Amino acid sequence: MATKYSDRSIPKISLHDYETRIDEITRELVAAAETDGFFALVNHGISFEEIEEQFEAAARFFSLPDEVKATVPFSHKNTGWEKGAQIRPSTGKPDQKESYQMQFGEAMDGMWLSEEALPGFKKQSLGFMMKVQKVSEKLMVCFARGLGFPDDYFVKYHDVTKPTIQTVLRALHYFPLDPTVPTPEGYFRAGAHADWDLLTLLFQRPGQSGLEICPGREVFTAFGAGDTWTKVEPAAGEIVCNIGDLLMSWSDDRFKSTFHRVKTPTDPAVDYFGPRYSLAYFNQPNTDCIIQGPLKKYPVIQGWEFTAAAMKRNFAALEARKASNKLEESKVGLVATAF
Ligand SMILES: O=C(O)CCC(=O)C(=O)O
Ligand SMILES: [Fe+2]
Repeated sequence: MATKYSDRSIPKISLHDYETRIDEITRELVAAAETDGFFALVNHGISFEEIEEQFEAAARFFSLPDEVKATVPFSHKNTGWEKGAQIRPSTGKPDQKESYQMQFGEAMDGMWLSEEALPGFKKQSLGFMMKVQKVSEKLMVCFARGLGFPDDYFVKYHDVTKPTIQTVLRALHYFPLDPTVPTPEGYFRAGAHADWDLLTLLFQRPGQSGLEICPGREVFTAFGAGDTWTKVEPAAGEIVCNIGDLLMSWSDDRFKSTFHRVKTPTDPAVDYFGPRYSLAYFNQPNTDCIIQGPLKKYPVIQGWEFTAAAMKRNFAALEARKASNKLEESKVGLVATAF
């Protein structure tokens, strides 16, 4: 079935003069969260050069031999490297990509490559993560206000100085494809999914297109297959943000966690076939934090439980998919990642 597209755009929100404009910014963020679930941030304080530095670091990581990257393999702690191993319940097929997940806390013990293997990478990445954290915290204050919580409510439950923090920076690398060789049906660079964090901040590189979203939970079929999609073209220096399942539930479903995917290029006339690099920053709570929306729509749940439940749901959906697909498990290693 051909994909249906609508050429609506996502709201663009500027963070300039944050302190004096906070009420206006809050209104814009809340409106975006209640409708599209996606928005693009500009004037956020991270320069294009700083973003490029992290992309260059990520490219250095991915250019290492697989045997070296395999010394920091993806694990149940939601850190580390995988290649062609993430199967989305929406597709039942592995994403055509490799990714490396970094964290601030104890989950990252032993998961950095040595200085000899990748000089300066850890310092660069942690420095960049801290800059993205600061932008995230500005958004958290606004969303807390929007929901009638104290200003520091979300910030204190996403405290990256505590070892219990689950926040992730995921570097992604989608492989270049040969336009003359058609990709078999059903494969995506990243299959349709909603993120299950509080809030995702995504960095893309100009020209490396492919991201598509299904705004505002308009989706009516499971995992977004067959609905109307909107392309989000990369723009230099912009951060594309989306609400995750955690903030949807923490807001009693007022803010929308939206399905998105990265399409496999199929049409040489319009699609980009080169390599795509992206950086996704997933704001995840401290394991011991207490989660409940202002209307108490859902029972109280702790930070670690929310993550565990999300992983379990993904596994269950994957199992159902495998049963209906008769997926050949022997051909690929199964990995459930957190996003
Ligand atoms: O690479 C992208 O643009 C999207 C990645 C993504 O959605 C994810 O990793 O959750
Ligand atoms: Fe995502």
